[in-house]
Amino acid sequence: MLALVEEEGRGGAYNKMEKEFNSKLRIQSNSSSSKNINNNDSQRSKNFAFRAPQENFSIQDFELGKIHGVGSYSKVVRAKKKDTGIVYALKIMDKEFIRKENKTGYVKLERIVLDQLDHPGVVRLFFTFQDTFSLYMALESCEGGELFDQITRKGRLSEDEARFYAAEVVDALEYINSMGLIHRDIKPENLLLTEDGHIKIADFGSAKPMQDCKITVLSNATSDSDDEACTFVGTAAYVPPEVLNSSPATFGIDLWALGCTLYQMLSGTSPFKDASEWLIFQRIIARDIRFPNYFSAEARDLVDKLLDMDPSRRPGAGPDGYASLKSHPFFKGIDWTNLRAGTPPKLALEPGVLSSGGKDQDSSWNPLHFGDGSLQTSDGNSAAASAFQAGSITRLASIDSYDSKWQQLLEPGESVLMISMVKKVQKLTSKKVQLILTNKPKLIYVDPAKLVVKGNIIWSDNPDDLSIHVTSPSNFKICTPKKVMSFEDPKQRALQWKKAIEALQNR
Ligand SMILES: Nc1ncnc2c1ncn2[C@@H]1O[C@H](COP(=O)(O)OP(=O)(O)OP(=O)(O)O)[C@@H](O)[C@H]1O
Repeated sequence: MLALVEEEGRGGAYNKMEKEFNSKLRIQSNSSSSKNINNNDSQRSKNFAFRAPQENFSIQDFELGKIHGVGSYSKVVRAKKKDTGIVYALKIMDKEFIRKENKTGYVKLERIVLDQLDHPGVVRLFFTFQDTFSLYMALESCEGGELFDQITRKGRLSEDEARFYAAEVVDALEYINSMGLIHRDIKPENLLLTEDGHIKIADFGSAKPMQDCKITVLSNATSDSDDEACTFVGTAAYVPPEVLNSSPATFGIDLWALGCTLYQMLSGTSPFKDASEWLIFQRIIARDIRFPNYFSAEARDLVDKLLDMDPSRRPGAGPDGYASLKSHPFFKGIDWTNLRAGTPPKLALEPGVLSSGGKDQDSSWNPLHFGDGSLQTSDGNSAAASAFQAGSITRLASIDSYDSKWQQLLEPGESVLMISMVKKVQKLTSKKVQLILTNKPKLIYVDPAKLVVKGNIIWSDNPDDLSIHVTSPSNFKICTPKKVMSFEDPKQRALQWKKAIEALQNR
């Protein structure tokens, strides 16, 4: 597969994927009521067969807004279609990066799975398009952000709040599992919130179709290459013991992750938190859980049962399906038939933001555009443009420059290449700072509340004078001859930081 992708070069893999989709869908349309669809009219058959069609749009058709989030192989940006005014969350993936990181199967899988899922608790895919460098998925925009941020901003959630979110996750998971799919990456970062605060499950790149799967999945659309390579799929802190023991995957994987997520909502941290992945795994295998004494008996019992070492004993995994989970005393009072009509918990807003969503930021949307190499800025900003050409990592990271709030800290013509809210860890304390890498190049950390630069790390292209050492998915050290600074990125982008800085040193 990889050899084939290499031969085809940039964009070839995705074009091939679309061809495969088409041929598969032609088979479907021949055997269904679509006889009047001309097989030669590929665009029409595409549009007919996919619920979310592949369109011929370009990035210039959208006004880009704030960055919703950054994943391991994508950036998700708020984007308003200029002609319709409809706002989407545009998931942007760099083709070269996906090919190099061998993530083609994930992208195919997510595209085809999201196309076929239809549930109010699952993020909706509306259409896709592509250009020379990037693939784009136009998703329903979840303006309330991640559940992860709600937990962080509130410290921890009340039992009523946690019950509301957990019930909506259970309802969506019941649907996903009933379609014969295991999500495999349930965690607060992948549980998004609508503007009014309802849950939408996102990120289906790690999903696993089971034997009786009701979703049409192409054989090479899979996240299983990591299974074969003996690396686990998912996120360390939410992985169940059976995955670490290489036992066959079951729906119990999602139930364990639900247990971890409920614990995190109620306590503020995941149950198996530790300094490294290895230590986390030791805790999981030893089932080393400590319950805070403020958990109610019902909450404690439900988490305890979901975190059963035997996946078949977790509530929801038995012969009566999700009925035993939904009838657990923790969910007493939940109206499962009218769930989405319930009033969601009040959203805690980002510090410094006066109202929710990205609407207020529309007027300050950065006019920088990208796609197809025809990068333009309204002011002919060539510095930003050259940053895009400095390699795929840098180009991917460059999308962060859309958050205009940070521009006031930069010089004219300077643009942000990568940015994260991280913890600057010192011996006894740790402080939240915004770490920013610019195209100057410049590496600074900023007090996010006061918008004041707290440190400027002296840049050097020479790795002897500036180097990044990754110690875990979240932790990295920035080393200069005079200082070693330790950072923790809660979104586990330590390696991305290293790659972005090194890409710039080697530009
Ligand atoms: N539809 C959406 N609306 C709003 N924000 C979104 C949406 N989809 C994704 N995001 C944000 O973007 C982030 C990255 O998206 P996603 O998890 O799909 O990317 P990924 O590259 O698949 O990431 P991962 O590293 O988790 O596999 C999410 O954690 C979330 O903050």
